[in-house]
Amino acid sequence: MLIPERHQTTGLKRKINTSTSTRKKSKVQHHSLESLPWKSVSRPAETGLGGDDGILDLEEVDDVEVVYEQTDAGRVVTFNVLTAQSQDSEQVKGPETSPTDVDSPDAVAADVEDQDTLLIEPFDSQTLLPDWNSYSLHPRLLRSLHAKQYLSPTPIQSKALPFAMTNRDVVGVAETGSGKTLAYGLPILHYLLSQAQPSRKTKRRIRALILAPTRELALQVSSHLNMCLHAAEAAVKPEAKDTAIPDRTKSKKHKDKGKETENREQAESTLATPKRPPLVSIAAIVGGMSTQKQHRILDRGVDVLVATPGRLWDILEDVGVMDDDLAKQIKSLKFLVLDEADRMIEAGHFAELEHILRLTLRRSREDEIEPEFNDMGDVEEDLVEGKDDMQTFVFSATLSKDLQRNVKKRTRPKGAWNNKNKTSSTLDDLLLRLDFRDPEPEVIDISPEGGIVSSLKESRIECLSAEKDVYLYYFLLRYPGRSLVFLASIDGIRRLMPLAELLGLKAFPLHSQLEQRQRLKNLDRFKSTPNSVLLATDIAARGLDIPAVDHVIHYQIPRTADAYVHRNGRTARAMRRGFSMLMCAPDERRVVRALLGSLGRQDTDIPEMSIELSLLDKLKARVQLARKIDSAQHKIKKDNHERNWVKEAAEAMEIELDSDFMRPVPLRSIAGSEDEQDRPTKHKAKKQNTKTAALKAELKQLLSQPLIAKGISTRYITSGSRPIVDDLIAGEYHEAMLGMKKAEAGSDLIAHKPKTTKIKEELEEEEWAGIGS
Ligand SMILES: Nc1ncnc2c1ncn2[C@@H]1O[C@H](COP(=O)(O)OP(=O)(O)OP(=O)(O)O)[C@@H](O)[C@H]1O
Repeated sequence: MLIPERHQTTGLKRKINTSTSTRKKSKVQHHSLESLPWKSVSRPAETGLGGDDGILDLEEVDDVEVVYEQTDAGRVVTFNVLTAQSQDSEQVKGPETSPTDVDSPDAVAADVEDQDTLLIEPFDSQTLLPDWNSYSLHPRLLRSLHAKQYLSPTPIQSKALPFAMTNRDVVGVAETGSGKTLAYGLPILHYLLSQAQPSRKTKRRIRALILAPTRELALQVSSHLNMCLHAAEAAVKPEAKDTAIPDRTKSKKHKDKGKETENREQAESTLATPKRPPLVSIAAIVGGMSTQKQHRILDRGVDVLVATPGRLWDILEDVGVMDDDLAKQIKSLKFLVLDEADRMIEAGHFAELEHILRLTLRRSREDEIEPEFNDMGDVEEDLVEGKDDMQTFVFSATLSKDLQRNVKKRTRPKGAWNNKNKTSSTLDDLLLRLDFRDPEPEVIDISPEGGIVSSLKESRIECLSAEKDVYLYYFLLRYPGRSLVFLASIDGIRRLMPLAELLGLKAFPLHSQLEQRQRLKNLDRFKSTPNSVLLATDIAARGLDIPAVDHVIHYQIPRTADAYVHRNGRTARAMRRGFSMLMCAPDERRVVRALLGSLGRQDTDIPEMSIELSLLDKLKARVQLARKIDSAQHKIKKDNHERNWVKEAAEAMEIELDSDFMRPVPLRSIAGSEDEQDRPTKHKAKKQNTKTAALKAELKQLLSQPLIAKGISTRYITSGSRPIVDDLIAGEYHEAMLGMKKAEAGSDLIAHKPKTTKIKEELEEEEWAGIGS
């Protein structure tokens, strides 16, 4: 029997599988749902729970007996967790005993049993992965790398691993999408796997803390590291899986009943084999997650915690009281990682980050701090001081050269923590406050000149701000693919979304005012929809590893040179090709120049895109119509909202509204004899609706018309100034734009021609006009 339950606050869905098995079981009574051994459920697409259900996570618990008791205090419900008696008694005692659950949405446990299988299966890493051989990685990791076909380390991985694997601190700077996560992740997992205690009896302590600036990045990092533990199992055990979960459709066809029973018994015994705690558990704690869930993660114990500084600090200092146990765990870390460190300062996490980092200081450094500044709340006197062997990894695609030099030279001012400006505001300050244990942290900078990845093609379009919608629409139609469009504000996204919808584009928004699960859902939809558009603010600029983003479009220019580099980094990842387009209005040109200047480049280094102007005009008509519809719809919504508000307010105050307010439309008003202004609201609304419907029909008609470039004859395909017959035969014709060849965005660029002085002067004037306007 299944008892489904929905946790509204968390977007978490759970089901309790009550036991029907006749095996001899022992019972452990639980009084709260929270203490049950929940485990995350994978949601394959075929179950219909593939993520489009708006649920952040799905959890289930097996073998639970739900008992209702009538007591003096009323009806009480308790839960008996049934456990096979043969099972290791450790399994039912506490947090560690829960089967394979690491309580992360994507957490997949690497249990001891799998570990055994993995080690028994022959795997010749010398032959299969010669390029990874010199790092002596744990066999489980090697298998995963092979399963993922990561046949050789990326440059940042091959440079960082020798240091990171030998207790050194590493500051790594490498281009976007170059595999930095595994550059620090592999050494951590290697260490933890090598130290793993299969029959541990105590709660695990956090040994690696990875801080990331955004929720999405934190979840992605935890998922990426979990993949590293899990990929090997998937590759090694397909037959084992077949046995464990018998395919009922296949067994129906099975003629030999005896054989089927044997198979099933074998499978059941495999299923009944007790699952043991994971060797290494990785979990993420981010904003938007329910407090119960994050407490459960921490109560159970986790080896690798990936967190956003804001949320971690919230938990550490819940209602002003320090969580001593968690603080102690952070004080005894073996690994501290700052991923996208520079972004963490931009994201306004500086204070929280600073507080967390302070916990990782060694006593010798702590003593340098003024007593009042050292007051971290109710921290016990006997706190474990920051461990001497902690390794620190700082990774980003953009870290200033000055900063790298400072870290290398250790020119940290003595008593940096005692700075009277207690909250410093730059990354330099932050890094100088890190207590690297390594006297000389290894700084590896292999970022490309100007921050631009070699497999990326850049371009720009110069147009007026008001024309950006049309140019964007042109681009999206002309170059189908997955396009990530960056805007400077949430309002901009809210304005573009309905336009995109009306024009038939598959667009999804991503910004900080969306609920967490909505953000993840939109990301998932973008990932799984070919030819889709993600309209995003800069929360999507850093670290997100969305596979196959074909184009990055800077609809509004980035605020900083780093933002330009990181936004571009969402495409052209892992040596794939990518394309970026900067839309630059006259009043933005100056900023763009300065921005590129700080990367040692000129705006003229970026070629312009060629545009088929005859098509652009046709698209203009569509966009204008869509805007009209949008503003009409907006007006209807606004009127309805106001009417409802007045109605609700009147009801609340028990006032009767004037009957005209909701009066049915009188005939004479329909006939048009009444003054427009005096007509009842309902009639106005009806009129607006009709107008909008007419506009929509007009747009529908426009959208259905083929877009034909100038000089194309559709009647005589061999004639016209641009005969299209050859393209049609070769199958190279553009499906949405007749007369255009199918092409990649990067193939339509115009090489820069130096401008004559006269044109230059005109442009300068236009710029100033732009600023004025
Ligand atoms: N050795 C490898 N071989 C092939 N692909 C790899 C390897 N290591 C990582 N990858 C893949 O490269 C992609 C980018 O990795 P990752 O997200 O770690 O990049 P990053 O450098 O952190 O990027 P960003 O700076 O944008 O955060 C991922 O999809 C990852 O799976």
